[in-house]
Amino acid sequence: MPLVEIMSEYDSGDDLFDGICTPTNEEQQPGKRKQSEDEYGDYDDALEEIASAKRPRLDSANSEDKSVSKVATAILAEKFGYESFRHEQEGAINAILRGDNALAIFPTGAGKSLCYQIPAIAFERLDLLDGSRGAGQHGITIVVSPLIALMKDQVDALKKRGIPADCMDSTKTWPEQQAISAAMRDGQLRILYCAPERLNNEGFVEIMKCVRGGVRLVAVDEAHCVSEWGHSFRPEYLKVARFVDEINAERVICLTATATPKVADDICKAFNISKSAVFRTSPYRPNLELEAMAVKSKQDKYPLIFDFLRKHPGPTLVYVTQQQQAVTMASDLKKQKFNASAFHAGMKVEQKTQVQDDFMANKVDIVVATIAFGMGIDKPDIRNVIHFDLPSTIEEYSQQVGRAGRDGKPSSCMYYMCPEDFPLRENFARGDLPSKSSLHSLLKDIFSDEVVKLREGEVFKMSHYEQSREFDIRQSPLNVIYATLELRFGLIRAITPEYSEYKFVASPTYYRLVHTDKSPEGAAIFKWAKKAQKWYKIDPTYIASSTGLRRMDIVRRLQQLHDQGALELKAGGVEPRYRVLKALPKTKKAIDELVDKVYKDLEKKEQDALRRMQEVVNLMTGKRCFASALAAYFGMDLPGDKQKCGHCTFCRTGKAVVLPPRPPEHVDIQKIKAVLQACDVRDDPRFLARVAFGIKSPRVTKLKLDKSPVFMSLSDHSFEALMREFTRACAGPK
Ligand SMILES: Nc1ncnc2c1ncn2[C@@H]1O[C@H](COP(=O)(O)OP(=O)(O)OP(=O)(O)O)[C@@H](O)[C@H]1O
Repeated sequence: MPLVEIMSEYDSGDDLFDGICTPTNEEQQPGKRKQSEDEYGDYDDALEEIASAKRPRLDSANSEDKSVSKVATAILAEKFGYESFRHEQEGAINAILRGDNALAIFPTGAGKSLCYQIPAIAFERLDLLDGSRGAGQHGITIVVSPLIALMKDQVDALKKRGIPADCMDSTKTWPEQQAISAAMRDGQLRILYCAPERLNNEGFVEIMKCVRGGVRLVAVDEAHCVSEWGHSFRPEYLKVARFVDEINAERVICLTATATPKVADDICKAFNISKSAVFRTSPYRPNLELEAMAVKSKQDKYPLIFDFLRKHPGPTLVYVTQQQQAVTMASDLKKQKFNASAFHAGMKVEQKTQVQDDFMANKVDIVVATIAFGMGIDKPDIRNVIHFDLPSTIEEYSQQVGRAGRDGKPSSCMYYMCPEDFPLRENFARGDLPSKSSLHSLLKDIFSDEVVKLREGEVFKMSHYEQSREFDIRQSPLNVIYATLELRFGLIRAITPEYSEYKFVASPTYYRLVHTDKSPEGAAIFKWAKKAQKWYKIDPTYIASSTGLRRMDIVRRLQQLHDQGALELKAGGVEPRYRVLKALPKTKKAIDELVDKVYKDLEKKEQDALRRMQEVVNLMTGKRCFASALAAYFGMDLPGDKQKCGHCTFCRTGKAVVLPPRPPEHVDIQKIKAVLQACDVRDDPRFLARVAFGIKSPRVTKLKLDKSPVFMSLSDHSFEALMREFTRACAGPK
């Protein structure tokens, strides 16, 4: 029975691997990262620094290329039942088996997984061929992927094919974790999947340094997240590069469906990949008709969509931005006698599974979905993809249209665009930038008097949840800020997080065990657990400090009791912990400087998001074939040096799509006054602008302003104009 977490799906791990295995000498950790000399270098420096640490190229697969190819092809047939490799798969696999680092940029569904699954199996065979390693010494492949649900599917599929694979995530029971560790120690496991958050677990990193036979390959899925230029930059990904280094992995393969030339460069830099080991498959799909039509208002889109669907039967995805929109649009379609269902992340798991299954089985024709739909969906005969709203980036557009026509048959992709699409997108793009004063208060809170007194190596805890609420900063930028302090400034390092709350319901076995459990941890649990009505509450940190026992042993005993059915344990309140790496900023000047630098980064991210949205519009309204513009964005041409696809809107009409002009800029002073009346905040113009524009934030929710009629009352205004007005209002008398 997996341990239930109260608050989040955070892949904490708590103490999962702590103390299982530690390297015994320096040689076992040759990849240890040196600290940056330049305290304030930018991410580029971080990328270079991580990549520059020398990684040994242990060319244990030093067989001839021919035998490498033979082994790979044999595994493809035996284990996966396919006759030949697709596109660039073979090149990428051979590079890996030769001992190189590689980057595979293949569109969705092109077969990236085999690029690491085949090497993971091939190492053993090649080792035996060249006699370089004995039994059990073949090491493992680690796959770092942010998509926990997909990892589980992949593990199940691999196990069915007789390939020893597993996945280390927070739903694993204690015995399951131990079984995985034992399999790694014995050299039995070939592939281990984990989420990037797992790499914050120090015990996990330690065990990976001394896995039997070593880590032969690290596969980094969704590798574009490592790049600031990528559409979904996740600073956590820079930790993957550091991890590869620290565990001294033999080689790396990075995989992504979408990488512009700049993003590819960043990935290569971070993971030390040479240009010759970049394998790219064109995203161009000759059977897709890329179309766009401009209309005046959102309302105008409905009859057009109904008409389109009548003329283009077949499985269809309609992408919208908001969850509520998915529900209303599905219901509108049903009223028009279409067989449609909604799909969004807010639905219950069973409902989502049902919609997916029905769509796969052709029991539902149309799914109206948010971005949440599509990952891992491999339906070959999707005939249409309709965009009701503006996609946030060209990458997102490309991935979503890429779900159509995988069977190679003609398929239509239509975007109905109008000026009303912009505020919604802008809302998302602007939601993450906190006000500068919020950032200032946050950094003062992180580097409090108590924390700055800590010496190098000492550890402190911070509640992201509390900080997000107190300083009005969303979780995602908060994570970016912490990662910046870690990776760019080298001040702190995230380590294994802890749960702050444990509670349990006791079963009769628990009471029987009270009298027989002689372990000090068991005795401490029985003594210190406090019963409320139904639940016992227990604080392992407090018990540890009062008894001298180790916190992790107490938590482990709790988990064992849970696994034995003696109690039903729930853990919650993930508390990230950080180790101090160097002297922390103490003075006002030092904090101010840090605030300036971090804020500049955050502002740039906002501008990037706005620019990316505009790029989608440019592609659709440009005087160029859509398919060739799309390929060019990813640094490629159409095949055979063609300039035109021949069937996109531009190719068919020879004219650019013209978007009706946005309404002229005006400021509704009455509405501005209404916002100022509804909320008495005068210390933060950005906050007021957000309320008026309709952007939620922790403070907006706390003050219940999202329920107020003024919320979103000025969403048709430009955000800059709102900022100007509210800055003036905040500066003047109340
Ligand atoms: N050489 C091949 N021959 C035939 N089928 C293949 C081959 N390689 C992969 N496939 C199949 O193609 C499908 C898609 O593969 P996979 O899931 O690896 O794609 P992907 O590139 O990872 O896509 P995504 O970006 O959606 O994760 C799978 O069913 C896989 O088994």
